[in-house]
Amino acid sequence: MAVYTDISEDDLKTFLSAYDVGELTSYKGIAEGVENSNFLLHTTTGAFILTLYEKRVDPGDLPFFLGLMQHLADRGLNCPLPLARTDGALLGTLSGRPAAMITFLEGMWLRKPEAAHCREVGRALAEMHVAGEGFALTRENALSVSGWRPLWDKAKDRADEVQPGVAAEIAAELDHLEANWPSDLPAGVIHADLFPDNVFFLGENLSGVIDFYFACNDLLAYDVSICLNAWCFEKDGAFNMTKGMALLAGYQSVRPLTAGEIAALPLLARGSALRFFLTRLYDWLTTPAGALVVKKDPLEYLRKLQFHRSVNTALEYGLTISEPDA
Ligand SMILES: Nc1ncnc2c1ncn2[C@@H]1O[C@H](COP(=O)(O)OP(=O)(O)O)[C@@H](O)[C@H]1O
Ligand SMILES: N[C@@H](CCOP(=O)(O)O)C(=O)O
Repeated sequence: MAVYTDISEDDLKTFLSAYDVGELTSYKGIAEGVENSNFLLHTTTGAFILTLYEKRVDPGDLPFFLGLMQHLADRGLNCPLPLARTDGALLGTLSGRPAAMITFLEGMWLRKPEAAHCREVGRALAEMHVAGEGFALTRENALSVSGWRPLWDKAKDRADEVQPGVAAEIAAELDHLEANWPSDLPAGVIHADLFPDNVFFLGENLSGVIDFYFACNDLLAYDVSICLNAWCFEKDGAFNMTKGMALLAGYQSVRPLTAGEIAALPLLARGSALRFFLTRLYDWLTTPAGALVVKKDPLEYLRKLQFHRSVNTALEYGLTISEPDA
């Protein structure tokens, strides 16, 4: 459960008095997520999500995240909308944290996504990339190639605690990625964390995308590689090419990948596997024992990284060259 900061009923009622949402009828911490503290609120006017922004969120980035949700929703993407307070502000303070209210999205995230879901996710990712064009604000990706070494430096001395030999392997990988990372591929607004727990389905249909708190400007194909990592591996660690094919076909039905993006995909997938390995490793080593959060296994991402090192071309992910849907 990700609730790092507790809230008292009195403080919550004072916080809510700045919004036009009626009277509080119930609230509870949400047993999902790892980054921020989230609460499901019911008031006399409906259900809402209250988020208290925690350690990895720079308050200066909140206008980007909240503005992006508005921009994407205006362009037809189903994502939460931030609620404005009666004074017009989108942000308040609760329990000493920056806090926002967002609309509640119906749907469930899938514990066992199938290839058909991967296709929907690929399509939604491309739709988001297209809809992100024209968003006025920008945010550098703090967790792209230039951010990995500082993170690694904080964790490397204890990395072998999770598995002997990891420190040397990651040091070599980081050198390779820093030396070969592409910079000339199409860029735009990316979600940067489109994992199954951030995509809701109602039945077979994708009903919404949440959690834009890693969103930033970066290479669009890097976002595709994040989804390959997050959606197309089985629990036993095997890459599922049918899912990869579906995800890439869904993406290309909206936005065909360029030749340069296709060529770079195995390297980008190594990079995105390293990125999630590093944040998970750091959290694994630093999250206090009593925190109400389920820590994620860094080694899952080491194994994915090792798989991508064996990939020569994007055809091994199931890539087919397809035309946009009519
Ligand atoms: N707008 C929303 N509508 C419905 N549920 C939501 C919404 N936002 C968050 N949640 C719930 O809260 C959980 C954690 O949210 P998330 O934004 O992923 O947190 P974190 O940033 O801490 O990872 C989600 O898995 C979901 O159950
Ligand atoms: N998706 C990341 C962790 C961030 O998770 P979220 O709950 O904010 O989506 C991982 O799996 O390491």
